[in-house]
Amino acid sequence: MMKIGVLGYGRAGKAVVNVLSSDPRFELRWVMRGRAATATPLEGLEQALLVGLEGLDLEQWFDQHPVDAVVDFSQADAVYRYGELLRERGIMLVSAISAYSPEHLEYLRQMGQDTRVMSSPNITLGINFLLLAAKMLREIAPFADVEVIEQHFRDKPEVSGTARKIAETLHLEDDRITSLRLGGIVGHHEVVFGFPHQTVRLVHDSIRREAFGTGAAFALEELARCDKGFYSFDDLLMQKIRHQLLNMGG
Ligand SMILES: NC(=O)C1=CN([C@@H]2O[C@H](COP(=O)(O)OP(=O)(O)OC[C@H]3O[C@@H](n4cnc5c(N)ncnc54)[C@H](OP(=O)(O)O)[C@@H]3O)[C@@H](O)[C@H]2O)C=CC1
Ligand SMILES: O=C(O)C1=N[C@H](C(=O)O)C[C@H](O)C1
Repeated sequence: MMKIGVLGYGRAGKAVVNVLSSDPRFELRWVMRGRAATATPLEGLEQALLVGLEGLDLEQWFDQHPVDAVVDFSQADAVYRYGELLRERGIMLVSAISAYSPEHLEYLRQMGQDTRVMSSPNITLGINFLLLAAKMLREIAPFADVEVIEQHFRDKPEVSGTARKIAETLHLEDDRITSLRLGGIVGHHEVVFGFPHQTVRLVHDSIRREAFGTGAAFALEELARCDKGFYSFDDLLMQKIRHQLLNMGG
């Protein structure tokens, strides 16, 4: 059973903890939040501890509470605090942080020299399938007009990392992204292809944040099959598809 630690216990982290703690493939050992908090059993999940990063001796924590993998739903700079500890110990990292800078991403790639790292601004199977479909249509019909729409809960500060990845994949400028902030929307992404006589819309909705938990579980299982390196979610998706095709081949 894979021992895991989760960073971040906010909107997404809470849902991800619920999913991973009830998955028999994993043993949730601890959850870490940012603000100072003495280690206490997680309510309803007594086998796991909730602890605060502030004021914590992180090296001692990892020594006393070893894990095989860390799942990050906290914030971009957190990786600079724990990255070297994961490299030294060869602990896998599944990072779902959506707003990494190029510098963060370069650091994550360097971590891949010593351990297995997966970073994805959207860790749902659905979005990564939509990305593959959108990329195919863009290559078939480069003449079509294309726009990206993303909708999230009212307090989300930045343009979604998913929308930016979609725009980058389709060779669009970021000004082709329309962002709406409404109520409690978990995550809506839409790619609209405008042809002269027809319109194609590729749409994905994250209905509940548990979708990110099932995506994290998929990523953990697939990343465990990889060698050291830096991977995207679609790298793992393609690995899974190849693995299935080989098995079908007998
Ligand atoms: N890839 C994907 O599919 C998804 C990505 N995300 C991303 O996950 C991140 C979190 O989103 P959300 O849950 O809405 O944010 P919240 O603000 O609700 O939660 C952030 C959590 O991270 C904790 N935290 C902050 N800094 C640290 C740190 N250095 N170490 C450990 N924990 C820390 C906070 O603790 P405290 O409250 O104590 O400060 C809080 O528990 C965002 O980047 C978001 O874009 C979200 C959903 C899906
Ligand atoms: O902040 C969120 O919640 C989400 N962020 C990700 C993003 O910025 O793309 C993914 C998902 O849509 C939810």
